[in-house]
Amino acid sequence: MNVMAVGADSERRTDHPLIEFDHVGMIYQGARQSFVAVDDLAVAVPRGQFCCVVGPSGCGKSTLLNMVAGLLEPSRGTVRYDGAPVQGPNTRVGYVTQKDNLLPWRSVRRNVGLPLELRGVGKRERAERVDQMLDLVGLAGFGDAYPRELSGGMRKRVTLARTLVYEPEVILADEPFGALDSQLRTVLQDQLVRIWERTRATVVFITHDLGEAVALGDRVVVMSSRPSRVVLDRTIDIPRPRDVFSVRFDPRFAALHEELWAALSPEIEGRGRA
Ligand SMILES: Nc1ncnc2c1ncn2[C@@H]1O[C@H](COP(=O)(O)OP(=O)(O)OP(=O)(O)O)[C@@H](O)[C@H]1O
Repeated sequence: MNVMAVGADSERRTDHPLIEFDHVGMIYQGARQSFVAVDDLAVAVPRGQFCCVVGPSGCGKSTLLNMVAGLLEPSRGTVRYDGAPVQGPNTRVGYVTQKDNLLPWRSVRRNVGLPLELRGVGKRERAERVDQMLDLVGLAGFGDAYPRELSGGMRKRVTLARTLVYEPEVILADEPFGALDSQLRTVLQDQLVRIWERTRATVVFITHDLGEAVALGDRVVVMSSRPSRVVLDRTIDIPRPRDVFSVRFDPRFAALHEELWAALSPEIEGRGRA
């Protein structure tokens, strides 16, 4: 397998962004003709940042995550990870994809434990960490169930647990809470923020929910409709530690939400541009 070459020295370098889209473009071949999905995107995500990305459906958000994960090569420009161009699967990132890709023949416990198994973590520690994670995502008691026995939202939570369990340095999350009801969503947002405040992983988090982006992020990048570019790049200056339950009552929350909506709404099909 073509595994990304990132040397030990680069682990210590902190003078460059951990993730960098350097004038990246993506052209896809459609049924009849090719089209530009992403146009000249220049965004850098520093180490330890919680960066949320919002944008209209189909603007290329998943495409960007796939590039960081090394599953897709840009048509133009370069995607750099820790200073080096991404070439092939990037094993340093944990990816919560939009579709869950759980292994149907493994129980929930053995799905969540898989990344630890691959890293040679012993059975006992593995069991402890998996149980702790299942508890965090509200699935204690479902460890012996199989993916086919779970609802869509539960499968999504198993996928999240499988990524968080090994504490990767980067978490790429593609609408991880999209399928959940609003109460559970808030609980999981809260868990994620707590885990993040402890580990300070770098997070690129895609969501359609502006409130979620403001509640969770250090920064929100708003993308345009296709061919996509950045229409707003906003620092979220609400202090941490944040409580996702009460952050919505912070006066800055409403102002930021409004500013993001003003940038995003003209990009949504059917609303027309101002
Ligand atoms: N492999 C592919 N071949 C052709 N077109 C593709 C391919 N993958 C994605 N596209 C198209 O590129 C555009 C961007 O897709 P992408 O999934 O990145 O968007 P997105 O912003 O994540 O969408 P959503 O918010 O709906 O999940 C879409 O129009 C999609 O149909």
